[in-house]
Amino acid sequence: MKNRIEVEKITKDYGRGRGVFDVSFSVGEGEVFGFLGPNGAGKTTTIRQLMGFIRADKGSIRIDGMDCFEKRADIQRHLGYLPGEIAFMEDMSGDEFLKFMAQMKEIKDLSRLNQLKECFELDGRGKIRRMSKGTKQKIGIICALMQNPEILLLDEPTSGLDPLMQNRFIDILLEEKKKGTTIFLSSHIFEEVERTCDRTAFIRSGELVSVSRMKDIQKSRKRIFEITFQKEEEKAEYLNKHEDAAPKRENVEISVSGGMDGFIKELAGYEIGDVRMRMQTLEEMFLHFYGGEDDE
Ligand SMILES: Nc1ncnc2c1ncn2[C@@H]1O[C@H](COP(=O)(O)OP(=O)(O)OP(=O)(O)O)[C@@H](O)[C@H]1O
Repeated sequence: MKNRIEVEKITKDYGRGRGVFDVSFSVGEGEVFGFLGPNGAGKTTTIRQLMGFIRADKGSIRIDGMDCFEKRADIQRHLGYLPGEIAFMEDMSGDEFLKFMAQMKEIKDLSRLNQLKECFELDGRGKIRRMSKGTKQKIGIICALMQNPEILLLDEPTSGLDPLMQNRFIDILLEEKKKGTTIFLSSHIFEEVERTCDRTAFIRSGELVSVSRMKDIQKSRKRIFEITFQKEEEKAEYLNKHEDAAPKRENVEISVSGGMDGFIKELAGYEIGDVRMRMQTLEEMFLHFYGGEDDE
């Protein structure tokens, strides 16, 4: 698989620990790459360097072998880009703006645009100024997708969308993935990353802390058990014995990785009312990255 996006040791230092530091990753053709991280982690700063809006202080950042800053006009013309904060011409109606953007991008065939409008149930007749955040977001997404780009850069694409529209968007991403579009997507929303991405990078305080395949993440998932003990003293004993067990409502929650045999045999020694099991969510797996500096 050839790489379409290549980021090597880029640093953009805004001072006082803000910015991105020594960040490297690549995104292969047809790959969907998720960029997760808390507020202020450096997601937008990375995307702005990919678009050539700002220049890295150090390192190399290339799309299709072209330097993102030197060749920004070429790159910007060919990419589908959704900014985190969209600057609209607020006095235009949504439809006028979309038409204007299609002209700017020299798109003659408006069928994809109309298909996307329908998919997102966009009523573009009103002035953008009076539209809700979610409706503006839909317009931004349509702009990014309407020219059928081979590469998409999406900065928190579902922010402001209601759950139904978030799902529609995920379906569209999955269609794009089938077509072979290369997608770089920053997000706070674990579900959209989980359902769409092949690999996920996690960034915190400007540094990449992990890059993992979604398949490996799914494999290393723990099982989480919620156990109802019949006897209070047995519940207390179990909690005492297992540091990683925690009370949850009147029950006990514990995560178990690897073999189940020891766990089940131990439970058999107690009087149990109920046991429920679920898989750890992606959010729970990454939660420790969201904590303070003293976390793992
Ligand atoms: N032009 C700038 N000048 C100074 N500091 C900046 C500038 N742009 C971003 N920063 C700082 O760099 C850090 C990274 O910001 P960035 O917008 O990339 O984070 P983010 O991961 O996209 O966060 P969010 O999820 O909140 O959008 C933040 O501390 C931010 O305040």
